[in-house]
Amino acid sequence: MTIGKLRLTNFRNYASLSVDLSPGAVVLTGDNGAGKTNLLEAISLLSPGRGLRRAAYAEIARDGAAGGFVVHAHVDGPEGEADIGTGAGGSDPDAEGAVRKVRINGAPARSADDMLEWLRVMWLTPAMDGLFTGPAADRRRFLDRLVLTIDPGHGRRALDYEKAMRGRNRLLSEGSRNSAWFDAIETQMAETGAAIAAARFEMVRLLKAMIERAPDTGPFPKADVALSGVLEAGLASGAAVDAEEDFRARLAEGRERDRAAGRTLEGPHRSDLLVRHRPKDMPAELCSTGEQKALLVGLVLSHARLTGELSGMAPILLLDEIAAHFDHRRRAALFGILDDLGCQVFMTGTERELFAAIEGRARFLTVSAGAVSTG
Ligand SMILES: Nc1ncnc2c1ncn2[C@@H]1O[C@H](COP(=O)(O)OP(=O)(O)OP(=O)(O)O)[C@@H](O)[C@H]1O
Repeated sequence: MTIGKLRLTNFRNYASLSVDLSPGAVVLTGDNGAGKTNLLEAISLLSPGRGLRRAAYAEIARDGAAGGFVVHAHVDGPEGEADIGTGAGGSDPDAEGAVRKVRINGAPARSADDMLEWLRVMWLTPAMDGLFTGPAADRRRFLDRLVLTIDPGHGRRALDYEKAMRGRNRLLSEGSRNSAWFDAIETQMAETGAAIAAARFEMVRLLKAMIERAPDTGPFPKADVALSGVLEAGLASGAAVDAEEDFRARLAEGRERDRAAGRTLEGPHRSDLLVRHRPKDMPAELCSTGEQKALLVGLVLSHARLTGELSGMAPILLLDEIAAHFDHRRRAALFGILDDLGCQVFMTGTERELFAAIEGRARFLTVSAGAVSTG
């Protein structure tokens, strides 16, 4: 799948932009603050969620533009061509909320998930550099994004679980002992929670298998991936447990403990993605900064291969300031793997020389103060 044309209106430092794109590598170069990451952020909003910065929509609208922002793309997907438009912010009452309007071929989409029929977008940004050492919530979000690009129903499950858990947490913090309410909410949490754990478990299983049979990944070390969490442990044990029923029982048993804490202490909202550097047999968080970056890039590349195989759609990759992290040898390896994957990949950097190895086979765009020119 490919974005052929991108149009932005009042998107951060872009008042109005219309740019023709091409399959394969697209390189965006320009000074600091020119608008390179903003452009990647716009593309990231062509998938469900809040995009690669997780910004409030009102913050994205250019200088607080009253009409909000619009991102519009003409895409070429497995089902043919489509026009996808999305926007929010400004004076829109939903500006601060999670609601974003999406139109596909001019018709309002049922939900942002509908964009996944056309595009699967995955990204790596400098903000993810501390993924292995930072909070588990960031790794869960990363993992859920990996799942979502392969299993479009995952976003809905996560929202339903969050909603039910907020309800249970409210009861807990109020000190409620209304068993009927707890029973009803815990049934919903068990259903959605077990489905979330199963989807994550399946993702990790597929990713492990892909890493296992991947060709030599050059300077990007192979990773061992696993999950921690009460539900995941049951799935990993291989025992024939009914994860939903097991989780429902755990929630009911944990009411006193959770009431004391004022919140739900067990469930997929506490799980973690565990990553190890396989050649060194070392937890990722103990590896050097460069090794962590190489591991993360390797994971995303394996996942891109997996997405392509399973969905029939090579995903779109957004690699923000990745090239600058690597030496000449690693950059050449990265470009080679990206070529093999056949993804449309957007890469940013302040210096064009970083991409010298792909001069002639990438589209180069120069970004300057919210404008984009070719060459
Ligand atoms: N809502 C907004 N309205 C107008 N300008 C904005 C808005 N949000 C951000 N900006 C501007 O966008 C610019 C940042 O662009 P961006 O982060 O894309 O830069 P970049 O080219 O990736 O730079 P770097 O190389 O430093 O990462 C800043 O000048 C910032 O002031």
